[in-house]
Formats: sequence, structure tokens, C-alpha cells
Amino acid sequence: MNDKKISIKAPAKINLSLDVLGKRKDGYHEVKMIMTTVDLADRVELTLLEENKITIESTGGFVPLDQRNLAYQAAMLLKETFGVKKGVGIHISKNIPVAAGLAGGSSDAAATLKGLNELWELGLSIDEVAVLGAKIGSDVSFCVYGGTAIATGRGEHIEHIKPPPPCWVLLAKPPIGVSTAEVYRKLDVQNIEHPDIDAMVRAIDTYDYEAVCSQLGNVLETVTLPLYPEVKQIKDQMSRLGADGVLMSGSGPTVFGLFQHESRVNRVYNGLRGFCTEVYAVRLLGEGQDDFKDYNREKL
Ligand SMILES: C[C@@](CO)(OP(=O)(O)O)[C@H](O)COP(=O)(O)OP(=O)(O)OC[C@H]1O[C@@H](n2ccc(N)nc2=O)[C@H](O)[C@@H]1O
Ligand SMILES: Nc1ncnc2c1ncn2[C@@H]1O[C@H](COP(=O)(O)OP(=O)(O)O)[C@@H](O)[C@H]1O
Repeated sequence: MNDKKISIKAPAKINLSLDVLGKRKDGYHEVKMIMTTVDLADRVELTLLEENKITIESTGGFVPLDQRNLAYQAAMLLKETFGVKKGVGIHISKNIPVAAGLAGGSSDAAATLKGLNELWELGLSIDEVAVLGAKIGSDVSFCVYGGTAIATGRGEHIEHIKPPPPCWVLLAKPPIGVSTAEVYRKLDVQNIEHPDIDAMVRAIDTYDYEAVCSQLGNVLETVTLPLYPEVKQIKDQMSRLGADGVLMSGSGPTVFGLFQHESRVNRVYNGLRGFCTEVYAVRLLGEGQDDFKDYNREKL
């Protein structure tokens, strides 16, 4: 039946700037980061089930198909919080690389929360959905809104900013998965050089593409790059081949490069494919939250 199914795009994010301010008593780290969505996306299809159960399946990518799946956890959280007696069948078409620093699992969870808010008629505002999302993971609140934002706290406090200047983004992921928990654990918080987040915010605000490229910075590189030399190799290769700016996203291992000229993206894409199998040329999805919602949501 048409109105009992919802299909939602769940886009990946990159961190244009990522700073860690200190370690918290709860074990998490206090962060300040600028996040923006790109048009590499999973698709989450939700089917209303009259029976009180959650089923989950996924095509592509190696993701757990049980209560460890973040989309499953999102459905369970809503069920428990609101005493929902109906069920849902979750189907994820996985396109975002897993454990890559691109928040694929968080975005699937955010899409599931938004979709079930409608399918189970919970009547939550987007801000309420974002607050619930933080219970699943630090990146889920941002993924609920998408667009471009400054994220603080452990990542769950979201301040929307305008989109960066339009550009191409080349994503390259070496064939390794990185544990976010391990990267944070190994970070030497006392001895890091902090990126200038305010300068990045100004660069975005003034639509200064060159400044955006020169202000890219991520303190988690200090952990992941020494652990996985292939990440540094990809960074160097992308710069050498002509990216305008290059950075590792999140805890890695995906590296992104920014480009204004399509011809150069194609050249670097082809150059990287020689030694890196997972390379994607995408656009920034910099729309504000309302545009973003329209873009990403469509009923079957
Ligand atoms: C590094 C970032 C940057 O956007 O992204 P990814 O690389 O995962 O995409 C995020 O901070 C990751 O957010 P997320 O992947 O949702 O992390 P969570 O599931 O909440 O936490 C996983 C583990 O990372 C550590 N953690 C996470 C967030 C934070 N602010 N401080 C932490 O110390 C904790 O050890 C936690 O147990
Ligand atoms: N729907 C999902 N998609 C991807 N990974 C998931 C999902 N559900 C749970 N996971 C688990 O979450 C972890 C982090 O995955 P992911 O969100 O892709 O990476 P990252 O946190 O680096 O952005 C992986 O270990 C993966 O097994």
C-alpha cells in the first residue's frame, strides 16, 4: 500500500574542520567541528508492519543485521520511548563505505528516526528527533538535520550555518576500517595543534573558497595517519595530483579533496583509481535544513 512505505536518502558527511577541546568525565571528548553533507547516500526504506517487530536487511556493505545496526537501534529507541506497538521492516541500500569517517551508520539511524516519526505518526518536531538521535550516537543529531553546521558538546549540539561555496568533493577510502573509539582513546589532547574553526566559519560566511581550502584541519589525523600510512599516502597523492584542499574526514580513513573545476576532478579521480579502489566524485549538499528535507525525502 502506497502510504505504508517511506523511502529516505541518508547522505554521508565530511568534517571540514575538527577540533578536540578536552576529555570529559563521561569518557567522551568535547569537540568543535564543522560538518557538511555530501551527495553520496544510502537509501533507507521503511515498511509499516502491523506485527510488533523490527526486521532489518541491507544490500551492499558489511553491516550487522541485528540490534547492533544503528537503524535498528533507532527503531527500538522510538518503540521503547513512545510504547509503539506497530512494527517496521527496514531495508538499507548501502552505498556509503562502512567505518570510514563518513557517518553512514549515523545517517541511516537519522533517516530511520525521521521516517518512523511519520510512519508511526509520532508527531515529533525535527529538534525533538535530533535530541533522540544523540542517544544513539554523537553524529546522529547532525545527520537528522544535514546541511552545514557547527557541532559542539560531544557532537550533538548543532548550530546551522550557511553552506560552503559550491565545489566538487573527491572521496578516497583505503581498504581498512577505523575504530572511532580507538582514535579518540589514542589522541594526546594536551599536545595538539588546534585548527582555526572561527577562520573556517568566516571563510564559509564570506563564500571564500580559497580560504575554506586553506583552513581545512582535523586533529584526529595526528592519530590515524601514523597508524595507517596509506591514509597519508592518499592525502599526498591527492595534493600532488592537484586538489585545491585535502583532509581526512572524521576519524578516517576516508580522505576528501575539494575542487572547483570538474576537469581536474576527473583527472585526479583517474589518477587515484590506480591504487585506491573506492573513490567517489560527489558534490557538496550544502542546502539548509528545509531544502535538505525536501531533497532527501520522497514517499514511494
Ligand atoms: C569522529 C566523528 C567526527 O564527526 O565521526 P566519525 O569518524 O565516527 O564518522 C564523531 O565525533 C564520532 O561520532 P560517532 O561515530 O557518532 O561516535 P559515538 O558512536 O557517539 O562514539 C563512539 C566512541 O567514540 C568516542 N567519542 C565519540 C565522540 C566524542 N565526542 N568523543 C569520544 O570520545 C567514545 O569512545 C565513543 O564510545
Ligand atoms: N547502518 C549501518 N551502517 C554502517 N555501519 C553500521 C550500521 N549500523 C551499525 N554499524 C556499525 O557502526 C560502525 C561505524 O560505522 P559507520 O557509521 O559507517 O562509520 P563512521 O562512524 O566511521 O562514520 C561500524 O563498526 C559498523 O559495523
